[in-house]
This record gives sequence, structure tokens and C-alpha cells, in this order.
Amino acid sequence: MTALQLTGLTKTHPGGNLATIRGLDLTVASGTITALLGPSGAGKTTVMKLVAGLFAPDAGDIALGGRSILTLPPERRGVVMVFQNPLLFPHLTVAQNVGFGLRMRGLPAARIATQVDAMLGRVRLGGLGQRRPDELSGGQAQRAALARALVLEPDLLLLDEPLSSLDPALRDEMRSLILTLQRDMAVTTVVVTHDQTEAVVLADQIALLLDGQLAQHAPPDTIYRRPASLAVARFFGGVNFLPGTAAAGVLQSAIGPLTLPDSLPATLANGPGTLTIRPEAVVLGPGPTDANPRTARVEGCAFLGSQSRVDLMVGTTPLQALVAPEVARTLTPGQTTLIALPPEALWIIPLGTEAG
Ligand SMILES: Nc1ncnc2c1ncn2[C@@H]1O[C@H](COP(=O)(O)OP(=O)(O)OP(=O)(O)O)[C@@H](O)[C@H]1O
Repeated sequence: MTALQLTGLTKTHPGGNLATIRGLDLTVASGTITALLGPSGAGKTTVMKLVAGLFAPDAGDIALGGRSILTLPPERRGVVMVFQNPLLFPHLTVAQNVGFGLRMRGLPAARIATQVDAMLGRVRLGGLGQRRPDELSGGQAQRAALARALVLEPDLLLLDEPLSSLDPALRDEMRSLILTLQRDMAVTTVVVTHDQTEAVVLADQIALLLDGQLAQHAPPDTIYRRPASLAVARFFGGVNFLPGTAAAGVLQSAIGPLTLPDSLPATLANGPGTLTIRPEAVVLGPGPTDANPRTARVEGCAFLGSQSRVDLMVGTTPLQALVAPEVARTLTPGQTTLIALPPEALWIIPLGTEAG
């Protein structure tokens, strides 16, 4: 078992007034990938450096496999970090770079050569071991950096923005390579990223860090459709928010009574809260009869590439829908249209969690 467990982790940087990381509790299950996601400055790199042993926390604990690693030096923690910039040694060959950590561990040369060869094959760099880093493409260099980390068979792999510097085609290739290797080696992994898409495509769980605190920790689909707060919903592109009061499966709101899903937890289905629905879940057209039909005025449409945004007004309440461009092309600003808000797509953010 090499689960990672952070407990009450707190860190104030020298000269900072407010703690950068405040009482962070986070568990990453053994063999899974968690994306530590958050906007620039949220404290993601600080958490990663605390775990790797490059910073010391003011308070809290870091345990790997059930044992505290807090007092261990970085090289004895069983943690390896792969940075966004591959940071290969320019004067060493690719094979020497990949074998560097094994040499530091004092392994015999023949065993290093065998392990390095096998790992280069796994990251599809077989045959390129004798090249220098400046003879590799950006994607190849990043695969070499991944090989250098994984050849050490770490208990915990920390990846810093592993896809963001790659072009879209390479991104897909790197993504599937990371997922394949991570599953094959069952290495507990934390991916640090500010990019929602990177988090969604790579991670089993997303830990969203806002202002040094854990805003929500859940599978990607849950965090998208069931945000714990307005700040979480906004971070994931949520724009439709309707305050109201819920009782008996119905929310009374500015656009009238809205039928809520049966699956809504009882704590959310009773009392005041803010209803949210993702823009891609708003249906243009009549929809099924029980799907909260409304008449809306089309305010405008914007072509976004694979989707179009439609700005709507129901009475005096603005709503946004994301639809296929061919649907948006049939709409004219000023016209009225039927829309539907399917109950299963509705979610309620309770009052008191609405900061941000
Ligand atoms: N060594 C340091 N000394 C002082 N302050 C620091 C240090 N490292 C980070 N900080 C501050 O801590 C805060 C969080 O920084 P951090 O790099 O952890 O955020 P981040 O979420 O990783 O951001 P980014 O995505 O931009 O890398 C920032 O305000 C930053 O200026």
C-alpha cells in the first residue's frame, strides 16, 4: 500500500502574511492518479515541493504507505518529480540520463543497462539511448524524463503539468503513455495542473485547490456536475446560477418552480440554495415533458468551434447554453424559443458554501 496522505498540511512562505497552504487534508489512494488542480498561485507547486521534501511544512504530516515521510530527506522519500521542462542533463546521453538515479543508488552497470533499455522501450525511445538530449524532439525529451523517473520504481510519482507544453497530437500520445505506464506499474500519482482538461483526461480524482485550501476532491464527472460551492462551479466554467428555496422535490426560483432530481441528497433538496445547471445540459427545443420547459428569448450566439454559446433570457434571468453550431445557426437574436432544464442535470449548491 502506497497511499499518500496529507494531514493538516500548512505552509507560510517567508515574507508571506497569509499561509499559502492552510490545513490541507488529502488522501490519494494507492495506485490511482489524482490531479491537484487550481489557478495560478493557488499553491499547487508548494504542495508538490512539500511532498517531495523541497520545502518543510509549518504544521501537518505527510505519510506514504501509512508511514510519515516528513523527517526523511528528499532522496529517501520514495517520491520522484517530473517537471514540465524535462531538465535532462545535456552532456549525458539519453540512456545515461535515464540511468542516472540507478547509478546514484550504486547498482551494477549491467543491471542499470538492462533496466534502462527496458524502460526506454516502454516509453517508445528504444534505439535512441545513445542520442544527446538536444537531438530529441520536445515530446521525446519529455518521455525520457518520464522514463528517468519511472525506472526508479517510486512509491509516488509527481507530474508537473505533463501535457501543457505539447501540441495537441503529442498531448494525446503522452496522455495514453502516462495512463498505460501508471496502470502497468500501479504507481500512486499526483498530476499538478492548472488545466481542467488535463486534469479530466488524466485523473481518477480531482483535488481542486483554491487559495491554499481544498475546495473539492471527487471524480471528474462529479466535480463537473455536482460542485460543492459556487467557486468550484465557476472554476469549471459554470455560469448558470439560480437562487431559490427547495421543498418536496421542487425549487421555487425566479423562473418558477423547477422539478429537482430524485437523486438529490435530502440535505440539498430542502431549504435555500443556488441551483446550477451546466450550459451543455440546457436543452434547446421542447425536450421531454417533465424536463422543466420554459420559454426563453435568444439574446445572442457565439461560435466557439466545436460548440456555440447561446445567451438566453428567461424573464429577467440570464441562462447560457452550449449547443452544436448547426443548432445555433437556426437561431436569431430577439426570437423566442422553448428550452428545457432536465431535472437529472440540476444540482443545488447549499447556502453557506457560496464564497468566491
Ligand atoms: N519559495 C517561495 N518563497 C516565497 N513565496 C513563494 C515561494 N514559492 C511560492 N511562493 C508563493 O506562494 C504562492 C503559491 O505559489 P505556488 O507556486 O505554490 O502556486 P501554483 O498554484 O503552483 O501556481 P502556478 O500554477 O502559477 O505555478 C504564490 O503567491 C507564490 O508567490
